[in-house]
Amino acid sequence: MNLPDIHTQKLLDCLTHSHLGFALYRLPWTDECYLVLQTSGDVEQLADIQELNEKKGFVVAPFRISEEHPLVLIRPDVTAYDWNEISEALSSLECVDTLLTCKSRQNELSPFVSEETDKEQYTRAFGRFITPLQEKQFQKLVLSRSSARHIGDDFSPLGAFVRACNNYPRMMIYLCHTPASGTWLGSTPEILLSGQGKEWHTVALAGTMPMQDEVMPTNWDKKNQEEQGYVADYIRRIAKKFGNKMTEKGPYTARAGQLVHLKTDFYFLLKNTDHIGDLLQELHPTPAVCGLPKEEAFRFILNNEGYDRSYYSGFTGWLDTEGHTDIYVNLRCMEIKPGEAILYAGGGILASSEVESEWVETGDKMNTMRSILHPDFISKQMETIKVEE
Ligand SMILES: C=C(O[C@@H]1C=C(C(=O)O)C=C[C@H]1O)C(=O)O
Repeated sequence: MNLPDIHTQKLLDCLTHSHLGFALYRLPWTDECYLVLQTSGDVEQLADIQELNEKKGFVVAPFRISEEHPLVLIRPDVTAYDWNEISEALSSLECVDTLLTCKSRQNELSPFVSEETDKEQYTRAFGRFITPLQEKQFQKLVLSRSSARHIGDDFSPLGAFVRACNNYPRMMIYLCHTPASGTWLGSTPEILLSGQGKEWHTVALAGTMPMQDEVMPTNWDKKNQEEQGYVADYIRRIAKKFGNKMTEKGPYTARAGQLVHLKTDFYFLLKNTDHIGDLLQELHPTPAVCGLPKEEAFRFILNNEGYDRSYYSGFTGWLDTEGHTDIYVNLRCMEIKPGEAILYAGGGILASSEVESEWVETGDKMNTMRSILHPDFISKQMETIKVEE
């Protein structure tokens, strides 16, 4: 994907610190992106996921809905597809001149935390997670962490979005901003729910290994297979509850940037598209980002993980049950703030997990965003990390 003309680049970057809500997203294996923009009023904030029934717009849902992190819906006052349409749509906005003068607000940077301290904190949290797993209170728990990175004043979110599109053709890439949720950018491999009419699709994605010099490893150990099996059992049950004629493909190895995962696809005929919010409510958070049993694991994570997941491991994407819906789990993502980006990643823990390999896995996952943070990385990355295709 090329960058749009310089004026459009500037407008899109300005939108990330404006009072408007917008999302730019690109679906896997496509080379053009969509723009969804709400041109007036505050974005809608919903009290719970079920309120998404019969709604249309771009959804940004946190891991847990709170006053600080509301579930937001961007009303599609403007939608456009490809840079030409997007440029035209933006240029004809009434507020275009005001937009160009929008300055980003100053932000107090997160205190510097060394890699060592990060790892110590993670290790302590791992200790809190592993005990109840060994005592069989949980079958699986997902432990995650965040890490702040400095970004220069000249950092362009749009530039990073385009780099992500070019580096990760298999992923859903999005850049999204609302005053209520902040600015987020992600490159996610995990469909939560997509479909149109009666035909719908979801996946069970879990288990992680690094790519081996552009070769996909397929030697999945018992821990990874078991972990993915839990997710698949859960998704299968929900898909059967809301759908008919379910078919299943997998598990198979699927690539995500410089990682591979185990994946099962579930295709089904949705019984009632008016109840999409109910279905999302039951799916989220899946055991790929939370744990089992679900409610207990959700509470355990909130009380023991030791930090705020915010919108990481929530879900995001386009919702329109009369057209097409493409909603993804918000993974391999970062929040962009003035001067810094907060990166997030986690991984499934079972009673048999080991802290060192889990720590490394979260770092590998964070590399998905780290590698698109700096413009000069693009050439370095081409040399050291081959682009996916
Ligand atoms: C939790 C994340 O990823 C999820 C967890 C995985 C795992 O535990 O192996 C694999 C894919 C995702 O479902 C993340 O990227 O932060």
